[in-house]
This record gives sequence, C-alpha cells and structure tokens, in this order.
Amino acid sequence: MESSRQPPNLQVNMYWFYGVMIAGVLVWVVQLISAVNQNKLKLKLPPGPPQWPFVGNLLDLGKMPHHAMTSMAKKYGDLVYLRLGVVHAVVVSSPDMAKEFLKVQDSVFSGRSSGVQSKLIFYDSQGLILSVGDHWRLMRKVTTLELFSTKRVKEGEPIRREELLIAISDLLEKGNAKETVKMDPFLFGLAINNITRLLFNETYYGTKVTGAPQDCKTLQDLITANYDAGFLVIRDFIPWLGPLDLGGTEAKMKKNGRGFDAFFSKKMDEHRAQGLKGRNGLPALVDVLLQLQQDGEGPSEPAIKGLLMDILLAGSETAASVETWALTELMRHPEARQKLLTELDTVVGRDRLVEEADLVNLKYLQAVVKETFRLHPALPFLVPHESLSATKVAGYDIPAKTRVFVNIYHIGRDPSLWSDPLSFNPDRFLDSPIGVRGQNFELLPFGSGRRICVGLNLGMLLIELNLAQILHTCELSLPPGVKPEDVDIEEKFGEQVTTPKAVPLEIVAAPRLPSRVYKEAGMVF
Ligand code: HEM
Repeated sequence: MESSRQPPNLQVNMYWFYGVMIAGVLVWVVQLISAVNQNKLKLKLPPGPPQWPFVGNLLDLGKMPHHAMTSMAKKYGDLVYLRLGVVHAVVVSSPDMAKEFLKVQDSVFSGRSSGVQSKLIFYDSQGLILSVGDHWRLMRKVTTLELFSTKRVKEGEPIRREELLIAISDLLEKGNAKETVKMDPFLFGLAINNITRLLFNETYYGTKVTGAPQDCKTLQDLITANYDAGFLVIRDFIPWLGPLDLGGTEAKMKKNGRGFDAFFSKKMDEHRAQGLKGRNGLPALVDVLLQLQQDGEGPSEPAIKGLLMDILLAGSETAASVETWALTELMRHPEARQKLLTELDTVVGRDRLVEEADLVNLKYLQAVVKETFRLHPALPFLVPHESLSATKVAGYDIPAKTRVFVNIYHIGRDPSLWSDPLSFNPDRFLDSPIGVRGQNFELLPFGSGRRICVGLNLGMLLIELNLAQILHTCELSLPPGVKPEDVDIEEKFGEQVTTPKAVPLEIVAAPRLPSRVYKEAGMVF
C-alpha cells in the first residue's frame, strides 16, 4: 500500500520544487531590475560586503550574527549596508552613529518590521514591541501609565521578595543535599515566575507553584516549543521559498501561537469571572487591562493578548540572561565576587536579608551589572528598528523600510571606547558617569529614544535584587574539581532572542547567614 502511494506524492513534490525554482528565477530577475533601477536612481548606499543573488548577505551572518556584524564593522566602518534576501538592512556600530539613529532621527527610525513571527505569535503586531504609529502610542501609554508606573512597580515589592525567597530556599535545599544546580534554568524559572505573578497572580515554574498543574504544564511546554521553533523565518527574507517552510518553522509557530492564545483566553476568562479585583487586594496586570477594556478606554482583545505575550517573553528571558552572565563572570572572577560580598556585608550586614531600599547603596553591585551589560547585552542588536521613510545618514541614502541593527555587542567591546575591553572589570564603572538609561550611547542595554525598553525600571530592580539576595544568602561554589578559569563563556544564538550561555553555569549553594535570619524570613530548606 505504502509504495503505491509514493509516486503521486513525489510528483506533487517535484511540481512544488519546479514551481518554487521558477518563482525564484523570476524574483531574481526582478531583483536585478530593481538593482539596475537603484543605480539609475543613483542611491548612495553605505558600504558593505558584496551580495549574492537571491540571498544577498544572508549567508554572511552565519550562526552568530552579532559576531559577523562586528567583523563587518572592522572592515567597512560604523555604518554597513546589507541586503538580507529582499530586505534592506544597516548595521550601526558606534556610539555616534547610534545617536544619529536613536536620537537625531529617532522618529524616522521608530518603525518595526512585521513578518511571520509577528503575525503568528505576536498577534499581528497588536501588542507593544512590534506595533507602530498611533497603535504603538496607545499601547506605550497604557503600559507606561497603567502597568509599569513607579507606584505599581513599588507595589510589587512583596511579590518579588516572596518569589525570590522561595527560589533561594530551593537552591539551599539542593545545596544541603550537595546537589549542583544549573543556574540558567533556575534563574529563568525565577524570572518568569516574577512576570506571571505580575500578569496573572500565579506561578508556573519550580516546586512551589500556585498555578494549576495543567496550566504549569501548558505554559512550560509552550515556552519550550517557542524556543525550539526559533524566531528566524526564511519567508521573511526570501518570500518565494516560503511555501517550502524549511525546518517547519512556520508550522511550529502556528501551533505555538494557537497554544498561547488558548492559554491567554483561559486566564482572561478566569479573571473576568473573579470580577477583576485580583487576589489580596492587588489586581494582576491582566485585571487592569480588562478593566480598561470594560470602561471603554482600553485596548482590544487581541491587543491585550499581544501585550501579555510581549511582557511574558520580553520580561523573563532578558532578566534571566543578564543574571546568568553576571553570576558566570563572578564565578570566573573570585576577586570581584569577594568585593561584592564585602560591600553586601558592609551595607546590609549579616543579620538581615537585602531589601530593595538597599540597592541604591550597593555601588559595586551596580558596577557589576553595568559591566555585565557591556560584555553580554541581553539583546546584542536591540529589537531591530525600521525606517518609516527614506532618509539620509552620514551622506548615505537609507531607503524606506530599512531594518536597523544597532550592534551594542560590538560597541561594548570596541577597544577604541574601552580599555582592555574583553576583561571583566566592574571597577571601570565605579566613578564613571555612564548609565544604562539611554543617555550614554556607548552603553545601551535597553536602547534609547522613544522605543527604549518600557520595563527598564522593573528589569533593573529584578536584576539587582536577585543578584544581591542570592549572593548575600548563599555561599556559591563551583562543582568539585571545576576551577574559576574552567567556567565556560561560550554563547548561543537563534533559539531565544537573547544570547544565552551555550553551556549552563553549575553551582553548589550553602547558607551564608546565621540560620536565625532564614527562619525569621520564613525560609525552609
Ligand atoms: C531585564 C532586562 C531587560 C533588558 C536588557 C531589556 C532590553 C530591551 C531592549 C534592548 C529593547 C528594545 C529597545 C529598542 O527597540 O531600541 C526592549 C524593549 C522592550 N522591553 Fe525590555 N528589557 C528588559 C526587561 C524588560 C521587562 C522586565 C519588560 C516588561 C516586563 C520589558 C518589556 C519590553 C517591551 C514591551 C519593549 C518594547 C518597547 C517598544 O517597542 O516601545 N523589558 N527591551
């Protein structure tokens, strides 16, 4: 039976193959004509590597696009033109050039590209991260004023403390049993629990969850499947290859998009049924959004879901990535770790836990976080911007709909800006006025200008608090036989939008404070 069915399928596949190839040749001819027209129009594009037919410079990006872009900057300068299939792109690689794109011409470059992922996973760009124009303005206003105002971030303090202490108790429990812990998934679980507590007042990762078991499984499976699908879709760059769905990425995204949608619908229905009051008098962010909708002022249903998706993904992976890299560097550099511990013992002492109010006095901690951002930015080229209209930069033509990659990874490691740039040396920031809030273009972990990260305050709070509390409460050591210089700093790229470690950081934790302090805080391990 099997073999009698194969020939027609093969035939159909061959028709597809020839169809796609013919479409490809046609597209190539169109590209050639458009290149000739570009020449006729005398567009003066920035310098860049030679382009191949069909793919342009896509293959030049390799497995680590931020590394490839760094090599290009060294060869062609701080503004490089690339053609990624049918997409115009530029790579920006110096603070001055970043200022031109993110400040001087901020409004022109405030667009975002839309593609398969934005359609299938990000609600057709109706959330915040990928939206543009008036819709983006509405979503940005709602998010800034209603969800992440100073008052609301402050109100979340007990939640952040509770989640952190639950996670640290787990870490110490494993430490008691002399178990090593992989810090990357541990910190991701902590980060996502913080975000889902905010969004839905529930947690889904770890041993002491408050979400229903089925919801935990659903969300964990969806997040894993989302990373498995990755975020690069060939159709966005070479549309005529779209029908082949190489690697099955689109099919996976479609399935994941449906899964997330069902999850959000369920949560929204539950919160409507509870009357949007939240638990313990603190409404979850989903309650706030649904209330605005009921009052007739708020975003539409897909826009609410889009925003939930943005916050879920943008708020968890980023914080976890920075915390993991910071701990990795601190385990590789015992002298820097010791300085931080001495600061914690001086400012906080060993008789109590760290409070959020302490963070402002922990200057070395702040320097450690900045140094981590410099060497390991969570998003190595920000979230790509797009030009809303044609413009000129540094005398070059930048066509409309050009994708902009600001390579903050390269800027952070540029020897003309930083002495001994590849060394982890937090001291360089101790008496430095350089901050992370978009005013200093040599350090832009959250971007700058109108599209600067909307979760900056919350993100900084989570990173500083989590690092301080973990280091203060836990004596961290490497597994037996592993030396600081053995701790790996290889990155990977392509599954998540951040650049996580290729090999997880493993540590063993032991209590560092008198047992009374843990007991008083209700920590059991
Ligand atoms: C903790 C570390 C974080 C880092 C390093 C980070 C970094 C960034 C960066 C680089 C951008 C793009 C800026 C640009 O387009 O130029 C961004 C945008 C954004 N981030 Fe964050 N982020 C963090 C945490 C968060 C958190 C905690 C949330 C929310 C809970 C969040 C929500 C967003 C949103 C919604 C945008 C899109 C803003 C817009 O397009 O208008 N981020 N973030």
